[in-house]
Amino acid sequence: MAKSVSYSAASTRAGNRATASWRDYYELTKPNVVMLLLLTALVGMCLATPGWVDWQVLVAGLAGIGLLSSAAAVINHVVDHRIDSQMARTFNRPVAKGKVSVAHALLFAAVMAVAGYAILELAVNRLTALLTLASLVGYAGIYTMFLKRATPQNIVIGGLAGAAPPLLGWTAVTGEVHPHALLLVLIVFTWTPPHFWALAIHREKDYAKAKVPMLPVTHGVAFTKTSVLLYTLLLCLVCLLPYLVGMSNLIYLIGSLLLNAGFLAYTWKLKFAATDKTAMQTFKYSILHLMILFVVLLVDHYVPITL
Ligand code: HEM
Ligand SMILES: CC(C)=CCC/C(C)=C/CC/C(C)=C/COP(=O)(O)OP(=O)(O)O
Repeated sequence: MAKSVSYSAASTRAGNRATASWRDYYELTKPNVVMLLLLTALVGMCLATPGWVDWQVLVAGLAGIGLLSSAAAVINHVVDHRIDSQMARTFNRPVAKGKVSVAHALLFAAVMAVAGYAILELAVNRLTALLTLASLVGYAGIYTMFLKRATPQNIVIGGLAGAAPPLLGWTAVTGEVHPHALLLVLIVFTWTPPHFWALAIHREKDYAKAKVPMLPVTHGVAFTKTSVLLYTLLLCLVCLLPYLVGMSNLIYLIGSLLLNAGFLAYTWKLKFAATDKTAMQTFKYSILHLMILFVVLLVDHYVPITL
């Protein structure tokens, strides 16, 4: 009951403006998402070289990629504040609620974007700076402004921006695009649909209410569950590639097989034996899955056990 009142952004915007704190600005950056993006970037850096990554490249690369990703997240909050104010999951966000004004949020994003680009351009290399900027445009511009409102394939296409960080980490170290880096991108790209659609199934009514054409809204929950299962099967195959091309070794093979078996079990249950909780459990597992998968890639790189 209280929530439906709070969804009215107009009634709260003016009243709450004075209460903005550093926590609101921190929340705007989607810190947990950016942390995981940075983990994938770090692994891209480490896998790019057999030795240790130069610490200056590591620090500057992660700072630049982190700042541009955070800026993209803030722009997403600004562009989406009307949609966000209509959904139970997001109505309390700082811009949707009016705690941070659009102008202040945009200034915050601009400062981070300029700082992030400058760090990458001056302390890393131009290729990484341009690719990271392209990812920001891909997520904040193409996905958020257009695709999200236009097609249920929004997150499949838009997922490319979120999948870029391993490549960004790799180019930060070598200055070149390498097929192995593209394999890491492919893993995150294939992981994104089951990650997001599991949540979208749980939040289907929210998206329908806000008129966002997410797959469960346009094609129904049953079709989305099938898509989640099929993308997870595809992910299982894609995850074999680093081993098959000789990029990774036994620790990775065993680790990824176990993690993917868990993901398949969740998505199978989601399709054929779901309870009210299964979609959210699958979503939460997806985050753990990607995090551990990239840690396993890292361990495997420094402890290369072969048959
Ligand atoms: C187009 C691609 C993606 C879409 C549409 C998407 C969508 C979402 C949504 C809607 C949430 C819930 C956010 C919330 O309630 O605060 C979420 C959470 C999350 N996503 Fe994604 N995601 C995408 C890609 C990624 C990528 C590439 C990563 C990391 C590599 C990632 C990591 C996370 C994490 C860590 C959370 C949990 C955030 C928290 O608990 O605060 N996502 N995602
Ligand atoms: C520079 C670079 C690497 C940019 C990538 C930036 C980035 C933050 C990618 C993560 C993707 C993500 C959280 C999508 C959710 O958006 P949504 O609008 O569908 O979800 P929401 O409703 O929770 O806001």
